[in-house]
Amino acid sequence: MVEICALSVNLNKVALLRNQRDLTYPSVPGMAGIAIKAGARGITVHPRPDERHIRRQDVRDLAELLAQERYKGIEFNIEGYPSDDFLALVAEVEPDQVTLVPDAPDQRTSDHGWDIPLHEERLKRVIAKLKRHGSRVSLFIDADPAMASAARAVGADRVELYTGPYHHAFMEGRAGEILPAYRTAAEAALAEGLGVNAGHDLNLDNLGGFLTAVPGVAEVSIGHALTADALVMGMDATVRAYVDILTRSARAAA
Ligand SMILES: CC(=O)[C@@H](O)[C@H](O)COP(=O)(O)O
Ligand SMILES: NCC(=O)COP(=O)(O)O
Repeated sequence: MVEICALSVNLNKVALLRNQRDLTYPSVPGMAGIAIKAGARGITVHPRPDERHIRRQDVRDLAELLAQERYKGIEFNIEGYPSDDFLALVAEVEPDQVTLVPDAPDQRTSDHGWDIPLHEERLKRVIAKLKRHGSRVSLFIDADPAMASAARAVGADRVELYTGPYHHAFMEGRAGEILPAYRTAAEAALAEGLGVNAGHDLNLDNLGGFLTAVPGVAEVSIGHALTADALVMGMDATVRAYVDILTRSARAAA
């Protein structure tokens, strides 16, 4: 059976648009429902301390939605820096996956992976607690095989490869120069028994090339470009377009 990489739709930018008025639309849970019906196998949110987009209540509302029997098997992935507030929110909803990201509170967006050895003891403690509460734990890392090995040592289940640099190289016609590093990092993670996720600035143009070059990616989380595409094509057609790429990539690799 062909393993198709799962699409987890990041709803940060739906929430960002909603927050511009004291209104309830575009609806975060509503967009989640459309995305899932169109073939998304997960929903991702990244609640930031300033609640610039995803609010704490969005996390609670999505957890309640995805607990419904009709969404059995759809994964909830919460990303963020392991602050006390973030960990308290995660403990409330106990998502399927927590992706720990080394972002400062005022960071405009995520733009680097963990230096795991520098934070080894704290990551070990946090990861052990999250796993005790039943969440799979993924660490956001750069395309560095050493970080893949370090992730195993602190108890992570997966790594998420930060694909921002891939996007920029792709835009400059240099994808071939950078993809070997992602392949090596993915292979190192798989050799450690870790799952491999990927995300940040993936889009309809660069996704296929990444999956062709990098083996064993279990999940891609995509939000910014996907939301922009949905403004043009609608959420249903957009998710179907991304899922089609994932399906074609899996069949080509089989
Ligand atoms: C970790 C990562 O690359 C994304 O998950 C992150 O959610 C992007 O955050 P913004 O949507 O706030 O840019
Ligand atoms: N982890 C990546 C993610 O959830 C979405 O990143 P982006 O597609 O908004 O850049």
